[in-house]
Amino acid sequence: MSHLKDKTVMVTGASSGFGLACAKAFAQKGCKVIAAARRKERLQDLKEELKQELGEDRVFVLPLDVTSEEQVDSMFNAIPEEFSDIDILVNNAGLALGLEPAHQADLTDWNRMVDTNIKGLYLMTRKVLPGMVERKSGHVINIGSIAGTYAYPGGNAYGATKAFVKQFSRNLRADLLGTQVRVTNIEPGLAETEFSLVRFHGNQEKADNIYKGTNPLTADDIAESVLWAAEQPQHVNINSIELMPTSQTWAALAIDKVLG
Ligand SMILES: NC(=O)C1=CN([C@@H]2O[C@H](COP(=O)(O)OP(=O)(O)OC[C@H]3O[C@@H](n4cnc5c(N)ncnc54)[C@H](OP(=O)(O)O)[C@@H]3O)[C@@H](O)[C@H]2O)C=CC1
Ligand SMILES: O=CCS(=O)(=O)O
Repeated sequence: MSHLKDKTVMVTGASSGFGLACAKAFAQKGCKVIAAARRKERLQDLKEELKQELGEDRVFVLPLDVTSEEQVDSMFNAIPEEFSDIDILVNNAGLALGLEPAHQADLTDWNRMVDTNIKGLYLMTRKVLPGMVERKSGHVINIGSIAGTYAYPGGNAYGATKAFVKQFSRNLRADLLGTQVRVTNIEPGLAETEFSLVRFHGNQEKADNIYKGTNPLTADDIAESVLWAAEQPQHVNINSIELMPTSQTWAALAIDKVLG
């Protein structure tokens, strides 16, 4: 039996993609899951689906906008006591918006990425961490990206937010020395979810084109990595996992040949 049984796991962005797959995977392992996101109806569907599948209700639905300091600050008022000792926090809520070069990018997009991927992630962490430290037990699993390590055209602010996730994860490890609280940064490459639909502001054709013929990663692939990191024995801290589809690799460095 998995040692995850009866652990409480909070997953942000549980209404779609990686977060949805993680919420399902943890519930199937016998965890209690706090499923958080803005789209409450989707979370309610997830709760019902898992109830049917597992024969018991293991999901608490938490409507939450991670960019709202007020909502994050008051979230424990809404969480029932049996879910309040969070053992694992999966900081997954996030998004990319736009793929234009920096000089043409929309500042509103940049602000939203910073608010969600950086501020949302640190607000959640700051809120949940004290309980973990007090209990001398816990695991923060952040969803970073290969975009936080490798530059690509149009990656500008999005990649920079994920570089924050990488370094914040490392610095958390430094701060948490001696507390038994673990930190992992999962860094996926191309994965087919609603990510590109969001990035292209609802343009389905553009989104589909990103994945066409690529055999991309799936949300379940990411959930499996998250679960694997969480299932390691207490003395093992997986610092990071970088994964890409086999069809993706690094581009060559670009050179602009300006001379004759
Ligand atoms: N797909 C990919 O190729 C990759 C994605 N990632 C990262 O993985 C994470 C998940 O993305 P993915 O599953 O692909 O994309 P999806 O668009 O499928 O899912 C994103 C999730 O984030 C939630 N979310 C967005 N903004 C907020 C907010 N303000 N408050 C609460 N929840 C929010 C959405 O829920 P709702 O709208 O209901 O609030 C949704 O559940 C992101 O951090 C993304 O950057 C990393 C590497 C690769
Ligand atoms: O984070 C997502 C992966 S990519 O689209 O930036 O390569």
